[in-house]
Amino acid sequence: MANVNPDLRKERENGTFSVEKLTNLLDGGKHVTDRRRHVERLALNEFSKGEDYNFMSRKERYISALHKTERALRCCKEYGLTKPDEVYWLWQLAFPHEASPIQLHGDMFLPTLTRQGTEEQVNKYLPLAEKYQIIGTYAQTEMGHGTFIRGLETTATYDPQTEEFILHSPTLTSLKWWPGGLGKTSNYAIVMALLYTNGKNYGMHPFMVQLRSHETHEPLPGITIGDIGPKFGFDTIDNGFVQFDHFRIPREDMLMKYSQVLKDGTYVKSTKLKKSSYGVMVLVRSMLIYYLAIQGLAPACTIAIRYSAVRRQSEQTKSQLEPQILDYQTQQYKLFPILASAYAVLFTGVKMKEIYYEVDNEIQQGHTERLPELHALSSGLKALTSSMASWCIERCRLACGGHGYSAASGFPKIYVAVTAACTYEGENTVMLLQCARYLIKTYQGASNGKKLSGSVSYLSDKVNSRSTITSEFSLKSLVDAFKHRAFRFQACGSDPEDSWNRNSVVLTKAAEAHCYYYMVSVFESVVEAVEDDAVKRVVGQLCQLFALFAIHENAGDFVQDGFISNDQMELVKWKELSLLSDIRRNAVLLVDAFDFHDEFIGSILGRFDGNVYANLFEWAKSSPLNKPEVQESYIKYLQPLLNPNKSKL
Ligand SMILES: CCCCCCCCCCC/C=C/C(=O)SCCNC(=O)CCNC(=O)[C@H](O)C(C)(C)COP(=O)(O)OP(=O)(O)OC[C@H]1O[C@@H](n2cnc3c(N)ncnc32)[C@H](O)[C@@H]1OP(=O)(O)O
Ligand SMILES: Cc1cc2nc3c(=O)[nH]c(=O)nc-3n(C[C@H](O)[C@H](O)[C@H](O)COP(=O)(O)OP(=O)(O)OC[C@H]3O[C@@H](n4cnc5c(N)ncnc54)[C@H](O)[C@@H]3O)c2cc1C
Repeated sequence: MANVNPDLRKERENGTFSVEKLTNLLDGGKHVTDRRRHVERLALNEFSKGEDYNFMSRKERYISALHKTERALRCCKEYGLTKPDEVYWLWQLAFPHEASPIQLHGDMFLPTLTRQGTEEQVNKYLPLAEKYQIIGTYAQTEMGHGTFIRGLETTATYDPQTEEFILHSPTLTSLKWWPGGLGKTSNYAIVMALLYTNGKNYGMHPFMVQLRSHETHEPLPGITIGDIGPKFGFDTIDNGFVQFDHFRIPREDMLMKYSQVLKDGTYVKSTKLKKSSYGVMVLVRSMLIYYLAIQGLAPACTIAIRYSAVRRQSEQTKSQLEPQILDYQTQQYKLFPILASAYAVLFTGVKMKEIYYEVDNEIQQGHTERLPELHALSSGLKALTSSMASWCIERCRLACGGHGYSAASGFPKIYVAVTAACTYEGENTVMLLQCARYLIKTYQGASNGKKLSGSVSYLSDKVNSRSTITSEFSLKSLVDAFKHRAFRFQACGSDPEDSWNRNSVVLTKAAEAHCYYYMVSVFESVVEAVEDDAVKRVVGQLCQLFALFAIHENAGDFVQDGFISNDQMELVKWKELSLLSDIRRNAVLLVDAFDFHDEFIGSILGRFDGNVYANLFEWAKSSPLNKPEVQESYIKYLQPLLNPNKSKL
């Protein structure tokens, strides 16, 4: 590539492995890389030019996103992009770290319709939704309740006289509040409401509800609807509210795959699927982990590591050139464990998607045995990886000094998009407690001799009482360390029924320990399967660093029962630091392997060519605040103070 910053060029000439081979590994094969690049070229043709997001108002961002939505849908149709991955690749360049106003249509509305609707209901609504004559959202959270689903207040009361459900918001706190696209965009919603029939409350059920007129897009009578206002981020999507005033819908619009209300109002439950109406949340949590890697951790460390290779600052040796800040051990200690985490979360996300589709398939065949484990694992991993991603993006920003605080860095947009995942789809604390609840119950089963399988099989294994860690730091010995820690936490957990709250801090840590063990295990199995020796070696170093950093950060968990001795812990700290210098040589190539376009990363600090300063200056000069040279507001407000004799313009 012409005029690449010389420091970056040197980094790329000095690597020890094939970046292309690692990109293929991350994509899942060369054929996937080729296809992804083809789709991305199509997307760049359509979306690479446009107004700078940073200089837009919230309303402009929403309008621009609506326009891009129409263009993206047209592109997908024109180019015949129908596979979810292909649509995703185009969508990510159309909406870099942005949510489209119709995000919930694809992510939750359609999956709920197809998984909770009867064949007739799917046949009626899916064709309209696929042609975007219906644009839907998923309306569950209310102003007063988000976590505690059984506390939701919106009611759907069956009227056998008219064979209708009457949707109503009985209190202010029952207003649906937060659903994405609800404010101005969606004309339908799947509304989660308490089903009442024959005077009895049957709990939360899904209802297909038309919100706005097909002709005018005006809200229908009995519906008050709007945008909830500016948020921490998510500027491009109109998270909204809706209030129902005895709003009637036909009986046929309760999604009735798993339970029905007959014409006379009789309630029929036709499934043994536990919490069947909670299903779509498991889907999104399972999919989120991969996206947290490629939308959060990976772009953030790409920005910070590339910038650290071109930023020279301070003096290490008298009268020498200022060093690249990437050569400071403290900078490596900040960034390389994050780089390792990006790989760890990406590999875990790929595995989680596989497991989700396996279990979802089984459920469609009527086998629901693995659902509790899927719910627990997806809840715990969603919580751990979204917290990890938030923490890591902020640490990357801090590693980039003043320019890291500029919108030109790309960090603000990435951070506010990713950190929302700590809250939506289940607030992280509550998700960890859900995972812990399952672990305690399975551990009790194992203690009574039950043979466990899957991600909890270790609870019925024999665990080593002493670590096998040596100066070789075999990946197996590291996996074993996390297995031991997770086992120990479960063994000292509490009964889900009594003293739950008094143990809940420990229980969240038990869930995190379980998820960390799972992530290190997945990472180790990926490394073992790599065929190319050079790639295997460098990815193996990242796996070691991911594990050793977590052991060092949580040393107490590992030394408390003597599992890791003091001497072994000294070895851990030594190896962790020596890995930093091993990884230093390949750091830029390891982020290049994510194969991000500059347009996706959206960062002047993280440009592939490393030409930061010239582009930063051009970007600043383009700021609207710099035109005209003297702002009218100055003349109006300041000049009278500074030059009282000067007449106003
Ligand atoms: C697809 C691409 C994704 C990438 C991009 C995504 C961008 C998305 C944009 C943002 C969209 C955001 C949308 C939302 O936020 S939608 C709203 C999400 N809300 C929640 O997640 C609410 C969280 N709360 C809950 O889930 C429940 O309240 C909770 C589970 C915490 C408790 O429920 P409940 O009180 O009913 O349950 P109990 O405690 O009485 O019993 C628990 C038992 O139930 C089992 N259980 C719980 N949940 C599930 C489930 N989902 N599936 C299966 N089983 C479940 C649990 O295991 C317990 O079983 P046991 O009794 O056997 O222990
Ligand atoms: C960007 C964004 C997009 C969203 N999109 C949607 C959407 O499209 N559709 C939708 O329906 N919802 C959506 N939501 C809402 C989201 O699902 C809820 O905000 C989330 O479920 C948390 O619930 P809450 O807001 O009631 O928080 P709360 O549950 O009130 O949490 C507040 C605090 O209380 C703590 N807490 C609560 N319960 C417990 C407990 N049992 N034990 C210990 N601590 C507890 C929590 O840990 C947290 O610290 C969105 C939210 C955001 C931020």
